[in-house]
Amino acid sequence: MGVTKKQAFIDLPAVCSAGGVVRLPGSKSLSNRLLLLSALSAGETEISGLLASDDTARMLDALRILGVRIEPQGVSGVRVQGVGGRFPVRKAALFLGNAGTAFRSLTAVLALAGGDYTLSGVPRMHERPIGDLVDGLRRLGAHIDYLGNENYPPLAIRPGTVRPGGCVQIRGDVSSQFLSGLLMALPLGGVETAVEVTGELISRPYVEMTLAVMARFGVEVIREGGRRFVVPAGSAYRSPGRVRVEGDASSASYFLALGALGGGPVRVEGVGADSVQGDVRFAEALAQMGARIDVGDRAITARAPASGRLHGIDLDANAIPDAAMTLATTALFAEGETTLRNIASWRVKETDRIAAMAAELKKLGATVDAGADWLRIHPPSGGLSSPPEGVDTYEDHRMAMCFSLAAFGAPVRINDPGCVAKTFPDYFARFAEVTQAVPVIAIDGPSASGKGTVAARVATALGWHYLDSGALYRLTALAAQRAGVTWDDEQALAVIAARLNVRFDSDSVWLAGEPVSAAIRSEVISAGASQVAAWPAVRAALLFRQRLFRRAPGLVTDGRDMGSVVFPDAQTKIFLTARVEVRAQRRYQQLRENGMSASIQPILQDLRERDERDSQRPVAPLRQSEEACLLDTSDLTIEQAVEKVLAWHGEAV
Ligand SMILES: Nc1ncnc2c1ncn2[C@@H]1O[C@H](COP(=O)(O)OP(=O)(O)O)[C@@H](O)[C@H]1O
Ligand SMILES: Nc1ccn([C@H]2C[C@H](O)[C@@H](COP(=O)(O)OP(=O)(O)O)O2)c(=O)n1
Repeated sequence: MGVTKKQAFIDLPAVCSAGGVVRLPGSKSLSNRLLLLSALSAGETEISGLLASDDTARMLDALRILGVRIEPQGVSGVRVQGVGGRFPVRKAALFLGNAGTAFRSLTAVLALAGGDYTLSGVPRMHERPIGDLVDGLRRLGAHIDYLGNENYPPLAIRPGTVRPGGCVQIRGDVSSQFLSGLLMALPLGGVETAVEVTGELISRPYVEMTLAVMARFGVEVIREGGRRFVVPAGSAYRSPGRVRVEGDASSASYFLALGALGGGPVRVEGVGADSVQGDVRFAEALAQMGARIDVGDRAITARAPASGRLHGIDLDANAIPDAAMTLATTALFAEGETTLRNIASWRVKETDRIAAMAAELKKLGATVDAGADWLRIHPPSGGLSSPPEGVDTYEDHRMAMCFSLAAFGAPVRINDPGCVAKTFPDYFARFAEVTQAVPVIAIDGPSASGKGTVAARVATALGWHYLDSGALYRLTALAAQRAGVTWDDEQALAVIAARLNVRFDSDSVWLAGEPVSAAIRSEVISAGASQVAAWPAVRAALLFRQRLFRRAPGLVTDGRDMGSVVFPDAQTKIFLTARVEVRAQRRYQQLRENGMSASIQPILQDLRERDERDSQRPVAPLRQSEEACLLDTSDLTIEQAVEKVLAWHGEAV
């Protein structure tokens, strides 16, 4: 279940459990810090376990443009030839996408580098403030101009008379990346310089990470209390030779939450107790919600509470700003409300994450309250509702990954899933590996072969849900007829299909509140259904609607493309057919039993035409797929056909 960057959406099936092992991708924050300091060092550094993602690609591109030699090494490693504090290229234009870590740290480093540089990013990057960092750097003598709006990127840096030394003040309450960037840049000045944080220092663990990485490269920053940091005279980066990037603790949060929600155990490998990343403390927050957590040196395991259900918490999430987003969607399944406090930094990330999170949680049925720096989530009382238009992700990788957890309550459509490439390109494939989707038995075949009859009985035998997908095409044909839309008007039909107001109960189908079980079975509507079903836009409009029927404990469904298109991951796929004469006879009898007049020949003729049309159409044609078991019911009773399906299903599980 990989995604491409341009993919409009991904539909996640409802998930019933989760368990397994995930080897984490490298930490984004560490990857970019290690790349930068390796580049600035004297000597060569081999970095292994580097994250391959958009954000690290932006840093690699920038360093290469600045004249740093970087060669790939093995699957996820690089060898960096350090430049000893002076980039060979003195004039360059750098594009940094939406990579905040790269943008802030390079701004600081280049401001002290003595060249002509411009730094720009995607439009959202130009809405993320950087004024406090620029102010701090200007106080050191750097020449930095705003090329767009005051206090925001893009920036132009010119050689200035840099006067490091003394004490620089920097605000700590907008982004800790300002302080991190400044600290990483100061050893280039060569003299003792102190940095004093004004305002609260948010996301402190990221600063600790910066200090730990600097120490690894030979620069020991002296702390004086919690707010003053001194970079000693004569500091210079020296390569440690080899460094390994830890697994990404923020990325771990999704899988730990999966373990806590889906039974578990889910074990994430690559981070643990000895991690320098603040987001490992996400595991503590999950434990507060009741999850059973084991933290080893380099792995963390999460399981659901013994009671089965998590409970809401009230948390100051300042230390884990990124991973805390995962708590917001985990809270959908907890008992009671969850409040996340002290998260003002969410507003200046890839998007305004407080607003985005609130809007999308509401779409799922949660009640959400939000303030300038807090968010409160009351889980939906009647179970999750999945919006047919999908969950929006705001070009924010974490929104996409967080909302995958909603699949515990219902199938969920995630729009623009390719945005995960920022930090975790194969996230959805890994998600599929550790989650068990609600099982599906997909029965496809031609008209009157007995699919519906057999599928409904199999569903009853297993206690599963049943979807007669043909009924949705029939309902579309009927609704169109009633609205005066012809069956050849693809776009108008697609609108009708998308807005169908239908309800299925145990033995009736309702359209806009009216019982239509008999009306949709008439021969006229049968012919209309076959016509409307040939339009790609109609099929697209009905796709997610069909997938929404996949609810625990399982789904039995019949149609033409259940196994090939709608539920390609169905555990059991059956192609159910019968000779056309047998099918005509069955349809004839069915119509007679329902009190309709009928004769065999026209039915036979009609079946042949429909077989032809359903199997020749370019989209989702009726065809036996390779994985489907062939079941010819010509000489079987209904009971025998049902038994056969149940037996195949028994073999599949
Ligand atoms: N062996 C059999 N398997 C399935 N249906 C059968 C069988 N023999 C007779 N029938 C009858 O065939 C008719 C058509 O079945 P239906 O489920 O409506 O087909 P479909 O959904 O494939 O169009 C029903 O009246 C059903 O009772
Ligand atoms: N998954 C599906 C289900 C039905 N269709 C089409 C094929 C048929 O012409 C109509 C009606 O389907 P239905 O299964 O109710 O029809 P029959 O009972 O087989 O005659 O819809 C489809 O294209 N794809």
